[in-house]
Amino acid sequence: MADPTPPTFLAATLLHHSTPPPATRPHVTLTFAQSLDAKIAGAQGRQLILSGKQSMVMTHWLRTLHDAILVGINTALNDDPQLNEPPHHLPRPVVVDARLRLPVTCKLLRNFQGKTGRRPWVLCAASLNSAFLERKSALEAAGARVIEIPLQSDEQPEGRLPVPSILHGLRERGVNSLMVEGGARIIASFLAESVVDALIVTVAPVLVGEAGVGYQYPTSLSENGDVLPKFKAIHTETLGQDTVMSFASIPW
Ligand SMILES: NC(=O)C1=CN([C@@H]2O[C@H](COP(=O)(O)OP(=O)(O)OC[C@H]3O[C@@H](n4cnc5c(N)ncnc54)[C@H](O)[C@@H]3O)[C@@H](O)[C@H]2O)C=CC1
Ligand SMILES: Nc1nc(O)c(N)c(N[C@@H]2O[C@H](COP(=O)(O)O)[C@@H](O)[C@H]2O)n1
Repeated sequence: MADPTPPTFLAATLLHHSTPPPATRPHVTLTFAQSLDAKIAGAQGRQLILSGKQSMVMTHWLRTLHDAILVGINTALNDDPQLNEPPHHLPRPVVVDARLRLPVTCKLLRNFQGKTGRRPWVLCAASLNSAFLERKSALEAAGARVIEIPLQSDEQPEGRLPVPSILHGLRERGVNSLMVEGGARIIASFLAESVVDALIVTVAPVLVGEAGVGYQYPTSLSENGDVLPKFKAIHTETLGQDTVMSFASIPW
């Protein structure tokens, strides 16, 4: 990153710079890049580089400003991300991976082995299945810390971990600020639980089309059918060709 300091608007958006986190969860920043038609990936989930150089630098600054960065297992499998920005502060990579599908050859583990990334935490559901226990041993041998997240009820959809338990598990392990990068299902889950304190969206001036991947959000209307406001706008910045918008949650 060429600039010696982060873009100034980030400080106004990031709560964790000025207040302690709640007792049961970290401060949560949700951030992602989307097209004009609200797609975050291409057909069949193909990774798209939507952010231009300058907004990508902003995202990399954001990474350095959080204790940990979380992605869903599909993003880890599809994109094989690195989630770091050496030589700056290295955030803790966290993968939400209920059934332990993360490959031991992924870049997150290779970076940890090569000392260019911190030890990845892999959040899963408890299981006594022998194939699961073998995958757990292999991930731990490769350097991952595997953390079992308690399920809240038998109703939990298969493969999904409850967001409040994920956040509680991270907070009790010392994560005070969490950056959530995606993908689509993780974005939807975190928004649905109303646990997003800061939302930073990069909009790239492209149209992906209906085959692209967008995130779904459950309908939430007031009794008279109005859309309920969840965020207030904090700042809009043009970075290269992209528009970066930041929002703070409105307390209920
Ligand atoms: N444009 C951008 O900024 C970004 C785009 N992406 C894109 O997103 C796509 C992946 O998105 P998705 O397929 O939706 O996968 P995802 O990365 O959101 O992972 C979803 C999977 O995580 C597991 N999971 C466990 N607990 C969960 C919970 N509480 N909520 C949701 N998932 C939970 C489930 O197995 C679920 O299928 C990729 O194509 C990737 O390129 C990913 C990150 C950022
Ligand atoms: N900010 C942003 N803009 C895009 O255009 C993107 N495709 C993403 N994707 C996220 O970045 C991860 C890849 O990161 P590394 O450079 O490998 O560290 C990818 O997995 C998504 O989480 N983000």
